[in-house]
Amino acid sequence: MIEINNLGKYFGDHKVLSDISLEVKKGDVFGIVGHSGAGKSTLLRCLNGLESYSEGSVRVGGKEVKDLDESELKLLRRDMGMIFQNFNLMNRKDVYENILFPLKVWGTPKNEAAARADELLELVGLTGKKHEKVRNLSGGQKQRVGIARALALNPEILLCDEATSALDPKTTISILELLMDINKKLNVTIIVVTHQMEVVKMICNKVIILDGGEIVASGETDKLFLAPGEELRKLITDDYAVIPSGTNIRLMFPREVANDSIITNMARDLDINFSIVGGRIEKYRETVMGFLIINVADEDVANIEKWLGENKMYWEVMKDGQ
Ligand SMILES: Nc1ncnc2c1ncn2[C@@H]1O[C@H](COP(=O)(O)OP(=O)(O)OP(=O)(O)O)[C@@H](O)[C@H]1O
Repeated sequence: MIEINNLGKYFGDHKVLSDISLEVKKGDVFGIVGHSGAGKSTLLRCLNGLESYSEGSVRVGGKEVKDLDESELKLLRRDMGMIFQNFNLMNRKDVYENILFPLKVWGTPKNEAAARADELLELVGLTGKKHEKVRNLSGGQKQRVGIARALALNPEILLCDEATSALDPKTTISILELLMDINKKLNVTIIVVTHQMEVVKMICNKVIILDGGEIVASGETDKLFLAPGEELRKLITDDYAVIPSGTNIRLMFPREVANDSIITNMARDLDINFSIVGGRIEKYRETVMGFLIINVADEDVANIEKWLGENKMYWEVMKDGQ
């Protein structure tokens, strides 16, 4: 659906994207994460032809984006809805008019457009707000209007540029649930640009991490978090905090065992004592993953590692608090 190979992009002499290669398949929720200035928005804009590029290839639906003429670009953008951090809505118009706007631009017959707008209002849960002015809505409601408008022309792809960054945590979750719902019900492929790791964990099945315009990590989200490399660790702040004396082992539970009482089994099988010094359960889309830091006696470490290996666990022995 989207194939990028060795993409390079300059602003003047400044190379802002370097050797980017990735593939997004139909139905993916694909995350692009990284710190400010990493090149996330520029990459997104290369996808819909808002930015040119001088190296490599960006193919969407089999077509090279830089080779498209104006009318082909219009069609490409019709097929890619987009939502933004600051919503980009017409604040003095009502919800209905905002959703109708793209349908009008594309000359959709009036009855058809009205029916489509009603359908979208229902999808995003705003039927009761149809004639409310956008300026009177909450941030979450505004983003729902943004999503409805972005979906008006039945796009195959939805681009989300920091779509939840301006929202509080509870509203963020409700918007992410809506995006998941849309992904599942309508099979819309979603590309999510964000600096919020929680967003990636909750909805993305695949992710790339950008740093200085380069991909420094990529893969399936749960696998990447299960054994985070150095680059991902820099973006995760709180997993490695609790370290008393003794040997600490950080356990990562893969999906097959996350719901089992693995720790109780280990204690029973090995007849050892240990203390749990940190951990939590996290949900990645439908997958539940567990992280646990246990503190063990030095002489038990070898046995524990052997047992963990036999039981298909992922773990690392933490040294000097890291
Ligand atoms: N139009 C432009 N002209 C010149 N430089 C630009 C332009 N747009 C972006 N840049 C530069 O390109 C680099 C990548 O910017 P980009 O906005 O893609 O990063 P980002 O990861 O999306 O950051 P943020 O999260 O802050 O939006 C930055 O160094 C930025 O200053």
